[in-house]
Amino acid sequence: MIISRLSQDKQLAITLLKSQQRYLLWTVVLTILAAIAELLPFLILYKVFSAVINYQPLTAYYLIKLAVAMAGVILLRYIFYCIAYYLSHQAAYSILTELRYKLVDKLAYASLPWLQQNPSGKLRQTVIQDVERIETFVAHHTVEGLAAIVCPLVSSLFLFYFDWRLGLAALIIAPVVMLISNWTMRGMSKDYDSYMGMAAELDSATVEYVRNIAVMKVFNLNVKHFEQMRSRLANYYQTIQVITHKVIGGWSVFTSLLSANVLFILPVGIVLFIYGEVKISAIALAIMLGAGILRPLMKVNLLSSELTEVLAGLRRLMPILALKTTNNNTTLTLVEPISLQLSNVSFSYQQQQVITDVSIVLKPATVTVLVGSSGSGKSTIAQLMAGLLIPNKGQVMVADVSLQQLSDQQRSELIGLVTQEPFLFQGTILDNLCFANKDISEQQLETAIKVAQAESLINSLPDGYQTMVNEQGLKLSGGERQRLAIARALLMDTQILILDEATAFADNITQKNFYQALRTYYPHKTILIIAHNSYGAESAEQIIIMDKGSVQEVGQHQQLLARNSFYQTMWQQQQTVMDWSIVSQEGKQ
Ligand SMILES: Nc1ncnc2c1ncn2[C@@H]1O[C@H](COP(=O)(O)OP(=O)(O)OP(=O)(O)O)[C@@H](O)[C@H]1O
Repeated sequence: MIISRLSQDKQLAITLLKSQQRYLLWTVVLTILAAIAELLPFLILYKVFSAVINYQPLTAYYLIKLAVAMAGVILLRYIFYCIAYYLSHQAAYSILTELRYKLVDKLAYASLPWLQQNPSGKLRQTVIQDVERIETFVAHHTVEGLAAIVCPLVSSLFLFYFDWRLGLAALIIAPVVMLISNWTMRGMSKDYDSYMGMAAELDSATVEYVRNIAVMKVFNLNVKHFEQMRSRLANYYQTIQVITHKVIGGWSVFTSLLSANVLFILPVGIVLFIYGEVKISAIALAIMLGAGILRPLMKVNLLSSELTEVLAGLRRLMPILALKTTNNNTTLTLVEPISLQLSNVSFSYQQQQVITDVSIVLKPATVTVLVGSSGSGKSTIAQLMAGLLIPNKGQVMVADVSLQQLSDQQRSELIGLVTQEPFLFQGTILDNLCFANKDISEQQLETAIKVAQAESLINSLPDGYQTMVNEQGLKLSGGERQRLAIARALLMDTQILILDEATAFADNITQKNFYQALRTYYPHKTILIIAHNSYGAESAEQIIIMDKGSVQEVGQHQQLLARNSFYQTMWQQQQTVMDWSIVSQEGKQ
């Protein structure tokens, strides 16, 4: 009932804390004990002070006893805090691990359009910074925050018990301090949300700026010319200024008033002393305890603004945690041989329709070449066929079953895709090649490398397959990355393979050789080749020409040469380039 009334971020916070309730409960108990132990040295000092004032004889034995007691309570306090911190860290790291596992698992199932709408800077902020903030808060602030509340509470109770008038004098200013604190922090939750949003946008722009720094250098441009970065920096600065102006006045009064209660304790104490109500040692104790009694409120205040940030982070986590993962682990029986078919498919990115009513069939064990002008929708078709994008209209079918009915596992075992900009992970070449299929023979590896035209690359590397590749394959050229990505896809041994401009690295002869080798070594594969040219397309079972998101024409090489002007022009231009290269080769000889 109570939980249902709480906002979703708070519910999530409770769920996370509940998972570690055993550790956290002990953290609370030990922190309370440590806070009580913190009061004890003052009581010991009070005893000594009273004895001195009352001219009591202080024997060496008595003093040693007090010193040992003092050392004992300090040690006890240290032990309580140590164990409390240990437990709070255990709880925090368990929450961090559990949460990060959940988030990366969810992200693995996120659709491509969702990922494109959520820039990597924003996701990084959530998965790294927001989760880390929760971890820091739980690890440190369960102890420190609790101590900041319990210590003044214990001291106040003791002071009231000791002499209620001194207790009142120590706390009389507390309501004013709290009012000022609340007034200062009013509406801060919204401000923090906008600050964090701004920080995430700035983060994204910085990532983009750093990634493209080489381009900026080429054009001799600096951050002033990078409009996005400039405007986000300006927004960030403006937000900080607004927050600072809002907070600075109240915050200064708040911090000054935290130790102003001595101004009340002292006069009240003196009056009580004059009337013989309290002893001088009682005033000393009230000042010792009372002077610092409100200072922990500073910590509470800082914590409450940190809590605002943590809750804002939780709100950012929620859309990721709400992503649906496919629980569909069943493997459907598909009737062989398997064809892949787009039936009247249309697709839009946000509002822009880029594919209109496209129907294509990839027959089993055939090669289809897809050509068309830039922006005609070829890559989008590739992603629809690979199940990475979902059509707005129409169906993608494999062996007469909708692709969406297949589990991710079955889909990825059936359809392989090599994109224009393949990604290589940090690790060895072999790790990258066997990334999706660890169970490969030496023979399979050799064949894949040979067909992908990557043999000479591997042979030229000092450590061959064991050569380390940097994150994103930075040490490799684009063409080298593409060859390795093709070999990786071939090793996955999918029945259907889609190559999206994957042979951009190759000259016309290499490209032809590649197509021939694919046919020879993988005769049963159904292959879709997306290309900017038709080198090697002569032997393809079908060639599809795309134009403005629609299929313009389908046919074989000779048919299209006879009737399609786009194909004729492309072919003629290629022939001229071929003649050129043959002439230049002869010239060299
Ligand atoms: N993520 C995206 N968000 C919005 N629009 C997109 C996105 N990706 C592609 N588009 C648009 O969709 C259209 C088709 O793009 P697509 O990449 O499929 O074409 P293409 O034929 O593969 O182009 P190219 O040959 O230059 O690679 C283009 O107008 C492009 O601007």
